[in-house]
Amino acid sequence: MRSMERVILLNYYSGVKVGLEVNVRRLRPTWPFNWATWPNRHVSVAVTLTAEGDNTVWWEQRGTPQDFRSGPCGLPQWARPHQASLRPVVSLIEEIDKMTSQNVLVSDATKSGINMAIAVAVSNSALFTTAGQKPQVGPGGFITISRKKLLQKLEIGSATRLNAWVDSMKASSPTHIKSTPSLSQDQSSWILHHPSALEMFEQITKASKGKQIVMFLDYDGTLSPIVEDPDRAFMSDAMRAAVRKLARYFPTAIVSGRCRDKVYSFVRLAELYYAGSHGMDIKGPSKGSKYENGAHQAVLFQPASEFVPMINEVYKALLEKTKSTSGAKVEHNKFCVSVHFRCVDEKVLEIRPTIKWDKGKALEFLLESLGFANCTDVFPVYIGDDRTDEDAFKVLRERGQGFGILVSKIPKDTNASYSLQGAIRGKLWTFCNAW
Ligand SMILES: O=P(O)(O)OC[C@H]1O[C@H](O[C@H]2O[C@H](CO)[C@@H](O)[C@H](O)[C@H]2O)[C@H](O)[C@@H](O)[C@@H]1O
Repeated sequence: MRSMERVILLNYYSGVKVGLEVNVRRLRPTWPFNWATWPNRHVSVAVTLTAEGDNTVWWEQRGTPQDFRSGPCGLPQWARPHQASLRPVVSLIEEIDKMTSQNVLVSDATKSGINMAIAVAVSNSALFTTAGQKPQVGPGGFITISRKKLLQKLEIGSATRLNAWVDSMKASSPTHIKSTPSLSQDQSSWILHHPSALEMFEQITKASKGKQIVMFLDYDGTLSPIVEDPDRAFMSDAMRAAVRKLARYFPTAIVSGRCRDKVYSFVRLAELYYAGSHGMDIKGPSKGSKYENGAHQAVLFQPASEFVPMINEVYKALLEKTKSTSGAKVEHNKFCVSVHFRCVDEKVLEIRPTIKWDKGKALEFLLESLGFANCTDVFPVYIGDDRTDEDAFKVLRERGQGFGILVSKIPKDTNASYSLQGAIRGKLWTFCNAW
């Protein structure tokens, strides 16, 4: 640029302090700067994005002031792609990596859920047998009923409608959908196909260059360790700090199977998007986000609201039927129900409405809500550890945008591109500092 008079405007975008330097070679706006003083006049605008004072990127664009007001926070579309420092992404990934290295009570291999579809309302159901036929109690005081037996025991009265439920459950049984250890690949070939996100960060950085990163994070097993009591799956302060920092730079959403309020009570960051109940309960940030559209974003989408009475009924029935079963715990997740039990093949049964909605659909919905539906310059990153996260990984693969990171210590069949296994740490700061 030739020498020019500069009007420096301050704006914030993605948590990055942005200096708008306006080339006023021919135009001399009044100060303070006001777009309205230049209606329909062409101006050149250069934007400096400065992330924490160490990364500077320039763009220059000609257009009317109106052109420069189309993006969020008054920034034009062309100014959206930026590379704020990727350090927050690295610190979060490192934090997850650190967490997965620690010993946890339940390995992620046993966390996988069974997704049962409920086609009909359930009443008088006998999920577990009567007291005289109680499922066996294992050494740890846990029930030892197998999934097969459990399904057999779903001999529920008022036949037709409930048979439909059982049929749909069988159709979506874990033999088809469970996230299983990959039998086809050993550790080393799996790593070749799903390299560590930490080791591959240079490639990831290159791929995301010039694009708007949007972060999607699963909760259990990703931000918090898997523990025996679901009510005590706390995330560490360090993890919270990493997510908070991330959200300052990039739109960030928590996508969880849990009830949204419950996951919020663990995360406690009002600036995030939350998609609870496997994405069936989506709410925008309630404060502080650069991406929120209103002062207090309300619920954005609840595609399964008509199922609430049915879910309540299922919850009550399950509670009643499992109350004498040691080790069983029923969790009401608002639009779905989880039944936890231990010392069996599967540790949690997840019961949810038969609507075509999952974490992948929630991801797409959120991208659309953020205005990135048809954007080619968006780079969504989804980090998760569970079978239910595969729907989101698959969406990213199909869109050819961004990538998924699977948190797993063992090889699993996955649509994620990268893995996090708690093996590598602290190697990336050098690279990031050099970026
Ligand atoms: O989508 P997510 O955020 O990963 O939630 C999936 C389920 O996570 C929780 O259960 C799992 O974590 C518990 C706490 O560590 C553990 O005790 C349990 O064995 C795991 O299955 C949560 O309790 C469920 O409601 C979620 O559906």
